[in-house]
Amino acid sequence: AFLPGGRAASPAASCSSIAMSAAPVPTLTASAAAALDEELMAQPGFSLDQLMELAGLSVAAAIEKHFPLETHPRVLAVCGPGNNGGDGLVAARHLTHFGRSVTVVLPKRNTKVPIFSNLVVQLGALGVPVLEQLPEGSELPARFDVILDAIFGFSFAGDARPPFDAILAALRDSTVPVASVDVPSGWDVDKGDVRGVGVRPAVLVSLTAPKGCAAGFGGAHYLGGRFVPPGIADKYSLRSLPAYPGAEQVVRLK
Ligand SMILES: NC(=O)C1=CN([C@@H]2O[C@H](COP(=O)(O)OP(=O)(O)OC[C@H]3O[C@@H](n4cnc5c(N)ncnc54)[C@H](OP(=O)(O)O)[C@@H]3O)[C@@H](O)[C@H]2O)[C@H](O)CC1
Ligand SMILES: [K+]
Repeated sequence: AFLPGGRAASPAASCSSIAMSAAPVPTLTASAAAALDEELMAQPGFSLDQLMELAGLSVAAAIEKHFPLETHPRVLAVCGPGNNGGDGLVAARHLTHFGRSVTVVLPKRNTKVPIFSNLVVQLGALGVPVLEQLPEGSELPARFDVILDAIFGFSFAGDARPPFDAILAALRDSTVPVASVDVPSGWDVDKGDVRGVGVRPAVLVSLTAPKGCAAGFGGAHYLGGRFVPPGIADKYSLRSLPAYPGAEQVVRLK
């Protein structure tokens, strides 16, 4: 059972950070995910910075669990213009502190919200390169061991516009394993990769709760974003999500 206080629901869940649940997991539609997000900020009074920091930390924790530092030291974090991209910038900072060599691609800077420029300054202070363009697709396998897809999350709709259309195509064709934040970029949030143009991640880190598109995802699936209070979990029927063991920021779903 979902226990926001952090206690594990069963001995099986408490003994391992990669405990997996056999029960079907509840999902959120794109509109419910956006409403829940608003509600977290309105009622419990979370700031966007708080949620993004915890979301990005979860993503970094999942990468840390799934891709050993020894074999996957070089991370390319591709970040979009919205909050999914912000999660990617936060994850890039944590991964750098975890000892990875991180490069960020940020094609479209969000100048409307100060959080984003602060995150870029923080990355600069750590010596993380922030590029405007994706390196040539053919260069990716020689330069990077894992790609973090933080391009689009639950507010993506329609066909990807330039320059993101070409970036999605390059990541889709790449042999470098991709880890997607919340939603595999280019996928319909509720229906999945119905257009056949999205990234093909090896790992998905769902935040708060999986979105509908996760039903068609066959790779390693983690849940992060450990900030949902019980009232909101009840309202969105999320109580049956598995518990986070101990102090873990992620729990593996599949
Ligand atoms: N509670 C939580 O789980 C939290 C999740 N977080 C993360 O936030 C994202 C959702 O963030 P949001 O800013 O609402 O949206 P996105 O990042 O998905 O995308 C918005 C930007 O994408 C552009 N966009 C949309 N569609 C297209 C398209 N077809 N082509 C190009 N660009 C597109 C959009 O541009 P507009 O011009 O349309 O405005 C936006 O710039 C969620 O998934 C989580 O990752 C939070 O970090 C905290 C809490
Ligand atoms: K994404």
